[in-house]
Amino acid sequence: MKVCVLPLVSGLPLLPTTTMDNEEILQELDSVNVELQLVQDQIKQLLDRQEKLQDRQSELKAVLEACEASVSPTQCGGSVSVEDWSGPFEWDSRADDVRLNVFGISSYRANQREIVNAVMSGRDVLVIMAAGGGKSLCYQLPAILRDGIALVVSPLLSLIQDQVMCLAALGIPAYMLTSTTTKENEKFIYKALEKGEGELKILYVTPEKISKSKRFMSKLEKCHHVGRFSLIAIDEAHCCSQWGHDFRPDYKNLGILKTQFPNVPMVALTATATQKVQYDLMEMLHIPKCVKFVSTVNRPNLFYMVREKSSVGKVVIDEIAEFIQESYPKNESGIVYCFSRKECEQVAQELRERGISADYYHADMDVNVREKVHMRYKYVLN
Ligand SMILES: Nc1ncnc2c1ncn2[C@@H]1O[C@H](COP(=O)(O)OP(=O)(O)OP(=O)(O)O)[C@@H](O)[C@H]1O
Repeated sequence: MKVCVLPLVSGLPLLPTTTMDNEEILQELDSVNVELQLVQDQIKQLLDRQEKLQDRQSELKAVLEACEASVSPTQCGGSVSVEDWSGPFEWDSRADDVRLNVFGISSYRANQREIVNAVMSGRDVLVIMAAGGGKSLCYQLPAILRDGIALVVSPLLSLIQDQVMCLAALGIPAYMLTSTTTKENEKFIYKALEKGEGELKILYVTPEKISKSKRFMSKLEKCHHVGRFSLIAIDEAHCCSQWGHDFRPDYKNLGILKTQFPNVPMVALTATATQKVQYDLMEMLHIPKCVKFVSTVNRPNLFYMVREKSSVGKVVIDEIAEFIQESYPKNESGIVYCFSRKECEQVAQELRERGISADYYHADMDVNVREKVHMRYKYVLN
């Protein structure tokens, strides 16, 4: 015989409803509703906690496995790759030359060399590295070293513009094919893809281009056919997963790239992927045998401070201005995030009135004006 023991819902006496008058029924209904809500909240909290603990458990197990299997003690710092990708490889000296003389970077950070080597060896790679950790170099360097054109999928126009601007400043032929691309550039890009003519090394697109433009996919096909499709990079790869915090439906279709171009190495990069999200995105991108590199997500240079906010708008702006001027007296640049587009415009205006060189940036702006603000922020501090 099976016995199911359930906790008593509360100390409420469960009276037979036939003996209750209307008022008693209403009273009890109220208490039941309140208690039910409490129970539901607790269940939700427990389920959230359970999910976090399961993610953490898988993460710890994976790192432990890697440490136990690792041949090199340095890999216990976080890399889940158990193969030795540190070299030597035939491209070492060319890679060092481009890193130093094109990117101006004197030495690799943790895992960068290994990731570059894995991509150069033609493997699919998953990179988990903190924001600002140096993920871009991991695909931009192989993109330059390998023959042909590298395709980079990135979710946001602003991120793409930023990357293309930085690469152009380094003299690297990088372009983007988005809604803001001029007809002339579009023609140049399509020709470069199709015929291998023209200088194009790195091409940035949004995921919609892959899922919605048959024309683009057919040009990629041609590029591949003439042996000039060098690698695929999927930036912010956690957007593939519905379990991630930033799911983008068009990222779900990126698996088509691996199906159509199975021998082109794919590198998926993200700063935030729980174990569940990692499995999910490996499945969606069709890279089950990828080499995985996990670097620490600890950022010792970042800290949070919570300050009490005045209820008077003018005082809040005064305090923000004072904070900026006192903390960053040498004209350093920074970002103030606001709740709405309108608030962005207001805050920028009011900071300018207080002598701070500020402008606003949001999705509802003319594309050219927005790009100018971006340029000024990036290259001209005043
Ligand atoms: N090995 C290195 N040594 C010094 N600086 C580096 C190195 N690798 C990258 N950087 C610099 O670190 C900065 C951040 O790099 P990058 O933009 O690639 O980070 P990211 O990991 O892509 O960040 P995000 O997740 O925010 O996109 C850049 O200015 C880059 O030039």
